[in-house]
Amino acid sequence: MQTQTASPAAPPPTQTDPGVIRVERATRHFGAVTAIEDLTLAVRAGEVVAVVGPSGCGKSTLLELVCGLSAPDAGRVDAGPAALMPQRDLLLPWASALDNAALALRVRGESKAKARAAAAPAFAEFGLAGFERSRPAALSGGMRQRVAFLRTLLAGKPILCLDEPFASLDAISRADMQAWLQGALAREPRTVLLVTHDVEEAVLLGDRVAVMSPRPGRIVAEIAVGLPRPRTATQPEVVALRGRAMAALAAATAGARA
Ligand SMILES: Nc1ncnc2c1ncn2[C@@H]1O[C@H](COP(=O)(O)OP(=O)(O)OP(=O)(O)O)[C@@H](O)[C@H]1O
Repeated sequence: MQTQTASPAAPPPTQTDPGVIRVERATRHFGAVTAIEDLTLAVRAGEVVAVVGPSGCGKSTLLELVCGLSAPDAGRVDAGPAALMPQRDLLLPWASALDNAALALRVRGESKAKARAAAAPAFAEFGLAGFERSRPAALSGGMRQRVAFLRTLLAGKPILCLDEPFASLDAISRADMQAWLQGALAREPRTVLLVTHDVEEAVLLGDRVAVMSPRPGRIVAEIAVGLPRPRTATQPEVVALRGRAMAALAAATAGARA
């Protein structure tokens, strides 16, 4: 008769903070195109990581994996609930700013009245007071971005994936929005994965800048920013870090060509 031995107790499941992102050697193909390959990135809860990289290197693909909109073909992606703010603001043109902002709550099953009541108090804080009933076409680009950001925030997820949130704005609105985002995250910290083409923006907003190689994208350099907020583009430390990040990006691009 076989002796039954008690199997050792399974280790307790690790209590992973829902704000943590772990991407380990992730690869994602689209047909013959390998968008990202062997990409590894770890983000701590509450950390803001800015991702920069050449056009088409797989930045949006990375965000989609983190948000669970697609799965890697190889490797692992572990992340808590994440809300995506896509490249274009994608506001519903026929709905008011308030209803656009409240959309995430409606999707979660809240009544229209409750969703509006939850979204309305944030309008003043987001510089949108008085525009609750305006349609997106009547708002400036910066205001539309703020409505889109508010909608992403109201989804109540611990992780925000922002895909070039300010790319469509002129330089002044962009600087305003960068300052505003620094304030918004100070008030309501979240884990943020911010994709941007703009290395200066990455240094202004990130705790860390992750540099991607050309496609197939991998993280090839990480630069810790470690400066108190708010930061300004003219600060010597910001200028120096911007130079380092630019050099890392140039090296990544040149390395891929060699
Ligand atoms: N759904 C898809 N179907 C087919 N190909 C795709 C899809 N999504 C992305 N790709 C391809 O994968 C590659 C990476 O695209 P992705 O949008 O992730 O790059 P990106 O770095 O965000 O680009 P950009 O800087 O231009 O915004 C590109 O070659 C793109 O054409």
